[in-house]
Amino acid sequence: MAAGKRGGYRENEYMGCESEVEMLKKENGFRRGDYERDGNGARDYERGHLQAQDRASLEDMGKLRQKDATEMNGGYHSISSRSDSGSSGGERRKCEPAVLAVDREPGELYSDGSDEADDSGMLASRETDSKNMGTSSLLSPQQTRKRKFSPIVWDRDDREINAAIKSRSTLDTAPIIESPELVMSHYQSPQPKPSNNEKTSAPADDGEINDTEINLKASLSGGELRSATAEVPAETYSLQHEGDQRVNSTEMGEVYEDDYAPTRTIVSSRWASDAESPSDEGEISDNESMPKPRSKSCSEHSKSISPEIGQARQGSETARGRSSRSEERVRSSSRDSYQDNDDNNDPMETGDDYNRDGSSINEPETESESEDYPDSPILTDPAQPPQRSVNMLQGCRSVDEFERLNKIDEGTYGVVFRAKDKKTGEIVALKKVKMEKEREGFPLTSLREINILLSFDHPSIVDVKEVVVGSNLDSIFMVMEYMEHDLKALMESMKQPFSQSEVKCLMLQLLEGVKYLHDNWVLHRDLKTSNLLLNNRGELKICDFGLARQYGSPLKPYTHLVVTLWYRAPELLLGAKLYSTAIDMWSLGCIMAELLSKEPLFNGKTEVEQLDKIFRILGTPNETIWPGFSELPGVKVNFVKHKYNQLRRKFPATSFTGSPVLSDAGFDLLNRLLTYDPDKRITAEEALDHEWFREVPLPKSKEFMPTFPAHGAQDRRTRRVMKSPDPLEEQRRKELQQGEISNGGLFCQ
Ligand SMILES: Nc1ncnc2c1ncn2[C@@H]1O[C@H](COP(=O)(O)OP(=O)(O)OP(=O)(O)O)[C@@H](O)[C@H]1O
Repeated sequence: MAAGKRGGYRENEYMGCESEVEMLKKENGFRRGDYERDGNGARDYERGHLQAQDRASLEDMGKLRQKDATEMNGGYHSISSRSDSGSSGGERRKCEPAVLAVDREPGELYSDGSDEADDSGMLASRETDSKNMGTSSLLSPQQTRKRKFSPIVWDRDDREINAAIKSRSTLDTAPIIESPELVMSHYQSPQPKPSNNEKTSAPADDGEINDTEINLKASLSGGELRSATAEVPAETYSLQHEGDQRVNSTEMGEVYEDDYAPTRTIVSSRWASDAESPSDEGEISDNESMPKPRSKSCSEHSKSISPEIGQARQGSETARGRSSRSEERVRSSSRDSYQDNDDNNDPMETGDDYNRDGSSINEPETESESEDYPDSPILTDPAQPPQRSVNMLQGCRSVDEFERLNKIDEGTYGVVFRAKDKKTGEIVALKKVKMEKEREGFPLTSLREINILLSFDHPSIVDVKEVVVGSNLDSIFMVMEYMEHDLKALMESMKQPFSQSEVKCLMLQLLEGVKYLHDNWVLHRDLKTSNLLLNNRGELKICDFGLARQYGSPLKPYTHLVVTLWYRAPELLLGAKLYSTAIDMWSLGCIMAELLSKEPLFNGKTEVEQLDKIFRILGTPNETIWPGFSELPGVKVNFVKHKYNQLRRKFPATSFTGSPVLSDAGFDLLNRLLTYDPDKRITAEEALDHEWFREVPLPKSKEFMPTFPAHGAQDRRTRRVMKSPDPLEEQRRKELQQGEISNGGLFCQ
């Protein structure tokens, strides 16, 4: 599964000396069609695809489709976390006895693993035979963390949509169903995990979908979802795709999974509003199924979900064994604090009591919004409350049960608050899903994020405890563990960059989290320092899964407009649609460099400038060092040929000028992460086993990581001096870029 690690930097160092490559391509610039199709940016672009799913989901009275995390995610083994650490030290990786204790920085691991390293969990305490063991077979079943359960409804087939539409008027006025039936469908077929080297062509253009559909039915009765097992033949489900037009063929004959366009008419949601959204109305991406998330009740009762279900499986092979289909009835409870629809006293919504900073945090979402869709053939009385969401969310607690303390940050698709659980006093982070831009329903990005985060359970991935709803039941909050910092804001407040041993500690945790994602067939697609949270226990956690998505084998084309510009891999910048885990690894290279230097490595303002900055530092790639480079859609101009890799100058082995020092091993890892050819780029698993983590200075133990004052009451974003461009912001420059590229732009000699 892993990409070959043939190394990249040596090639990079001497790149450009080899053969001249024909750079002028058949295509003219980044194809206009691509940008137009991408509309308002990756998130908006992707969001549209799920809106229909969401509509379908929300409209489905009492039917929740759920996915089986066992099938989708099963088999992951994390390196023992802090909570796991007491179980079996022998199963943790231990350091090789390579250094004297005297060489340690405070908090570093002893090479014999005799001190805090034992409890460091994610740190690079490795057994000498860890290479043989790999990184994913270290936990006993008892140590393996349980998966969580997602309440989110993902996909539905036409018939169910139509049925829901037909019965809509009845359903809208129907009482809340006491025993909803959970139905899950549209799973991807079990697939072997592709390696980075496995570049498969796009699916055949016959519209064949690799998904199977699995209906999991669990009857909710007496407040419990009882599980059972049922094998469901894949053929059954593939039949249900008949009639689905789920892919669009482009003029190039390519098929993009992200572009599925439904033929069906989709009911508008009550949030349907403006005409700003791209014309993706009715789009349904049946492939938007997440990698086997299990359901998790969104209520606090979800925490009482039977622990015997949702166990992560052992061994990578098992992890990939996604073919098992089971029907599970999970324990749940009906919501006992259900909020009446007429309630309009949500302090999070109004901000009356909570907007201590005086900021307006919400735009009221009124019932009259649905009046914006007088032509909707489906909408019923616009004054009707969002009954469908009521049904989906009826198990959720109300956000009223939290006291808002302050706004932490406001991102593109969510506002994050620090809040306190009134019952327990626990400080949490509440991410409110922004709805105001949605005209078709619940945002795709948010559904994906909720689904992934509820189904994943890993010490390096931010924990979403539950989902709560606003009093109007049309706003949703993710309740997350509160993390004092994000690395972006933190570094901006630091006078000195992290030390090497601290960077190692952070990178190990980051790599573990990314390995977990990739092992579970998920690409994050927006790894950057502001999406890496750090608490004052030295724990790093990945957040913001709004752009994350499942991938599979064979690879399918997705939009290349993902990943914040500074962290975006060259293949994406050059328009590649078939991409895989390597894009996340490139981001990790950028992050590693930023952690070492406290400055972003490539801080371009446009895609063209971004490429230029990369080429200036790493050398201009060519067909020799990156086979297939010349065929990429964006490679159509004569790039300025920078012959040498200058990265070492930025990170010398020794420095008297204040440049961040990096050992040869560290430089090797950085180069492997920043290798041009995605097939040669190092994988998370390989990186975890890199020599850099075993040499002095050893990774600092989490317990000895420096602590920083938590600016809990401050909005992090306003404190940020520099902010990397968001993919959305790039859209505004698209037209200019088009002209730049077609004219040769910065790359013309
Ligand atoms: N669990 C958490 N604890 C503390 N702070 C958090 C938490 N989750 C997110 N944040 C803060 O909120 C910021 C925005 O969160 P997030 O990235 O999830 O939202 P977003 O709307 O997707 O943002 P963006 O537009 O940057 O992608 C983060 O950079 C971080 O500073």
